[in-house]
Amino acid sequence: MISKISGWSWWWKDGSNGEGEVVVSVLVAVLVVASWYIIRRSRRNGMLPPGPRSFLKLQLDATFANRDPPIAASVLSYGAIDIVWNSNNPEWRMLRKISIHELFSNKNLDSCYDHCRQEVRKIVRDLYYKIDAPINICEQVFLTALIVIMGMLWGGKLEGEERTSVGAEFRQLFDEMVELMERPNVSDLFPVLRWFDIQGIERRAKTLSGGMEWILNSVIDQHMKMDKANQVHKESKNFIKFLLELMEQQDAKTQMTMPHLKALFIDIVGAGTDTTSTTVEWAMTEMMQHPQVMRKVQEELDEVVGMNNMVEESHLLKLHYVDAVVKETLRLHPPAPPVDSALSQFILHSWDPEAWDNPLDFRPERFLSDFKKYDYRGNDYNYLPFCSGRRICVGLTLGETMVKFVLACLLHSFDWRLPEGTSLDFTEKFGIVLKKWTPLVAIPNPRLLNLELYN
Ligand code: HEM
Repeated sequence: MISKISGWSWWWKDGSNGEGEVVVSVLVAVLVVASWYIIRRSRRNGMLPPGPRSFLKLQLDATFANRDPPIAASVLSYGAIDIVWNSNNPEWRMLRKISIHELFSNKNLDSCYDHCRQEVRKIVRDLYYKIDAPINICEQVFLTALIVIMGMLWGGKLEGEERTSVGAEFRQLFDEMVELMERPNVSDLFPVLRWFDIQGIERRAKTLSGGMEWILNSVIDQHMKMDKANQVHKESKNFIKFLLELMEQQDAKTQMTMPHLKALFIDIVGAGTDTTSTTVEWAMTEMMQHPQVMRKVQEELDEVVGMNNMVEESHLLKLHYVDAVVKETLRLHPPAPPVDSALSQFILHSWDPEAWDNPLDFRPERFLSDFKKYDYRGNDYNYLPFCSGRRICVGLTLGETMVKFVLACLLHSFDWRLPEGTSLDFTEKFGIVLKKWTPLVAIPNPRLLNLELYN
């Protein structure tokens, strides 16, 4: 299937030159149309109380309060019919319900954890054979998260070269989609300008959306063919199969359509990959800055897992210090600050000296003494890394488990050091996901005595 997918990147790569000329030539037209628009609107709105012309009204309020998607996000999410950009309406409730009860059901999660374990083992094996090679941690974890999440959605497994090439191409496509959504667009502020698409953002979003559509169609076609040929395992309850069946039922209550299915797919992959990989990357960065924390994590791993075993999912519940490290990482570096007004509250509370002792210090111990007080469910307003209430992350359990599992495996199997002549950088890159400005690159050193374990 992937041979079909590979090489699709020509689809969405184009130049965005010539924007300057467009701006000049379009400006005159904008002024003419804007004047006409203002006159027309002011006549039509004659009954409204006085206020700024709607042409000039900044739409920031709506963006933050109601989750009105920017134009790029709307194009990339089939008109905001997805979970992330949809408002609180029956469509959004349907998608959330399906995600929570079907996609993230306990049975599906169990097979995801199993898949995650296999993928992390592959990474451990690869790293073992790349002795002394500097590793981009975020890239490695991104690939793991992508493969696990795609496996959950699609039911297939990627192997060999396809695994890496699909990972790289997906990453490139997602990075550009996110970058486009983050780019300030004058048409978002002045809707009357949308028609002109002065910066070419909408045009580019449509091209990227076409590229994504092409991949999704390949995945769905492939799935349908396998299903017809009875090649899909009867027991496997992959999500695409479930959604396709739901669409066939034509249930008036659900009204699931193909664009819903695709928008959901993009949401889940998009929301689950960068968040997970960025969290692991920040945790590793903090631990390299605080070697005593890394040592303590490894001591716990040696005690709970032992030097003659590999980390299993069953160990995670006993790894209290690893849990505290992840919590502290998410307090200082929340990868997905909520889009709405909870954003400012969360950021402020995370760094509020009244809520936390020395809030800027990386000190996982603070979560050990009072570990029941702060969970991820959004019960304490000082701590909301997965948001809370109706917008709480639907992938919380999977995200939490993947982060802990990957981190535990990386630290149980290897010691880590920075490449000669480099130093740690803590600069943040603000955006939809709060990433590191400079990726963490580190060199692993095997630490298990039984070398057979690496195979
Ligand atoms: C460390 C990992 C993760 C963190 C910290 C995280 C955090 C968050 C936060 C804060 C939100 C709310 C954003 C907002 O209000 O705009 C959110 C929403 C969401 N997350 Fe996660 N997430 C993580 C992993 C995942 C994973 C693994 C998945 C799926 C596989 C996922 C899927 C989603 C989706 C679909 C939403 C949108 C929910 C809605 O708007 O109703 N997340 N996440």
